[in-house]
Amino acid sequence: MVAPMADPLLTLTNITTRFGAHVVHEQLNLTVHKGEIIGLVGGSGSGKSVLLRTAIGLNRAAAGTIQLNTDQFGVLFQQGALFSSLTVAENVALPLLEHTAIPRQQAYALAKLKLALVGLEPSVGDRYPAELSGGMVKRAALARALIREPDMLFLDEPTAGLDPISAAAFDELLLTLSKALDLTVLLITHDLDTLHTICDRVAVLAQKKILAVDRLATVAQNPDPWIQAYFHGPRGRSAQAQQTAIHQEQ
Ligand SMILES: Nc1ncnc2c1ncn2[C@@H]1O[C@H](COP(=O)(O)OP(=O)(O)OP(=O)(O)O)[C@@H](O)[C@H]1O
Repeated sequence: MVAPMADPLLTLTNITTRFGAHVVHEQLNLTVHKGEIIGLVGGSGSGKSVLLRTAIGLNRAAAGTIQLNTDQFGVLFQQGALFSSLTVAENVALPLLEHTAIPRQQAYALAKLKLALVGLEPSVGDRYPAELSGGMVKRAALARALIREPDMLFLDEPTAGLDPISAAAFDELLLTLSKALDLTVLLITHDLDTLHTICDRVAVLAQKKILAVDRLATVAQNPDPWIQAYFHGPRGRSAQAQQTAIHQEQ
C-alpha cells in the first residue's frame, strides 16, 4: 500500500465538462498520488470515460485546470482498441513509431519484450487481433500502453468482458507491474473484485462530482444511496464475502 500523501501526479481542479447543454462534470476535484492505484467507479453514463479523456487532453474541459505532472502516460481504452489490420507486434510498436525516430525493427523487438512482460509469447506478436482471446487482447493493449515506459496508466474497464479467472489474472498482472515499474494507475471499473484486490483508493463519480475518494472500507461506509447500493447490494456483498474467504485461506 502506498503512503496516502505521496506527491500528486494528476490534479483535477474544479473541472466542468459539457456537451452542448448536457453538463457531465461540475466543479469536480480529484488528485491522484504517485505510485497509487485508484479505482474510479460510478453509474453508467456518469462520466467516467469522459473524465479519463479530459485528463489526458482528448476532451476539452469547459472550466477548471488539469495538472498532469508527466508527459509519459499510457492508455488502455475500453475494448482494447487494437487496429485489426495490424499484427499484434505492429499494434504494440505503433506509439514508438508515431512518436520517436526509432527504427522499425528495433521497435518490433521492443514490442516483443513488452509482450513478454504482460505474459504473452513472442509468436503472439505475429498474429492479428482477431486471432486472440479477449484476455490476450487486453494484455496486448496493456503492452502497447507500456511501450513508452510511462509513469502513469489510464485504463478504461480493463477487465470488462473477461471471465472471472482471466479478470483475476489480469488484476494480478496489473498489481505486479505497477509495483515493479513504479506506475501510478487510474482505472475505471465496474468490477468490485478489482477494487478489493488491487486499488489503494476508490473514487466515486456521482452527481457530476467525485462524491467520495478514500480507501475502499471508508468509501463503502459513505451514506450516499448510490454508494450504499453499489457496495452493499447483492454483488457488493458477494465480492466482500469472496475477499474475506480469500484472506482467511491465506
Ligand atoms: N462525444 C460526446 N458527445 C456528446 N455526448 C457525449 C460524448 N461522449 C460522452 N457523452 C455523454 O457524456 C455522458 C458520460 O459518458 P461516459 O462515456 O463518460 O460515461 P461512463 O460513466 O464512462 O459510462 P459507462 O460506465 O456506461 O461506460 C453520457 O451521457 C454520454 O452520452
